[in-house]
Amino acid sequence: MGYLRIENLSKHYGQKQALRDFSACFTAGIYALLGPNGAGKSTLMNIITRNVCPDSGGTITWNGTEIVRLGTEYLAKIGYMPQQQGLYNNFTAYRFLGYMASLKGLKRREAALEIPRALELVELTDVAAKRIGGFSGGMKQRLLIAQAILGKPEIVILDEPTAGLDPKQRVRIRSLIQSLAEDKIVIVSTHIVSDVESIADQVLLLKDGVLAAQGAVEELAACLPVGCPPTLENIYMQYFGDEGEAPC
Ligand SMILES: Nc1ncnc2c1ncn2[C@@H]1O[C@H](COP(=O)(O)OP(=O)(O)OP(=O)(O)O)[C@@H](O)[C@H]1O
Repeated sequence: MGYLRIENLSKHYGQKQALRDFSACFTAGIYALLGPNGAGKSTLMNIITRNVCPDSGGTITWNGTEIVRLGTEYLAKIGYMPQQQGLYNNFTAYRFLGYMASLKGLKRREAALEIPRALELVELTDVAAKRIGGFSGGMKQRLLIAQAILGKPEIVILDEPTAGLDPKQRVRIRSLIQSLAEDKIVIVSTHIVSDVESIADQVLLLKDGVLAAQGAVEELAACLPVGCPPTLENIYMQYFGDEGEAPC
């Protein structure tokens, strides 16, 4: 299992600085990127997946080699579920995954093994031949996770995988994420604290493009006032609450 190291990464969109001097190192486990709207979560994920170019100066390395030098070898290690996604409503789940597998460059024989494996993992085997247009929001999200894990990527990036889902579906996605992470780096962005509180090995709190804190929930709880319950919600309020909105 490899490691992904990010050092001093920044990103400007015109005058707007979306990410400031971000550094972190990721090994196998679940990393929750937490922060309010506009904190820079998607920007960071888009940079890691090479969909967006960072400002010059920072580096991203995979096992010590700069990812720009690894080229497609690096991209093959990435599974990505973007935040905004169009699904092909007329496609069946199986056909959609077949299409995604071909975009990822999987060989036909490999795809024939990988698609059933991914469908099984996200519990969509029974509806593989059904059109996506008839799927619930939760089923669509699970299908998008399935496409992200085709080809057994070592780094899985999920941008708000529970957006718009009801609590029952959110719990389902949460257990699914947990089952993925045994031998992978899984980076999940969300602003829903309860989605990651019990599953994240590390929480990264992003505020205005700055990594305000990183650690396990228990470690981050050290910042709370004495007597304040050590929950991620309280930690979130401590960092992101408005003035006078102390967590306890
Ligand atoms: N393509 C772009 N052009 C201009 N500004 C952008 C662009 N993408 C992001 N931004 C700005 O950069 C900042 C960070 O945005 P980003 O989407 O990374 O935040 P986020 O934490 O993912 O937010 P959300 O939770 O709403 O998705 C925001 O102020 C956003 O308006």
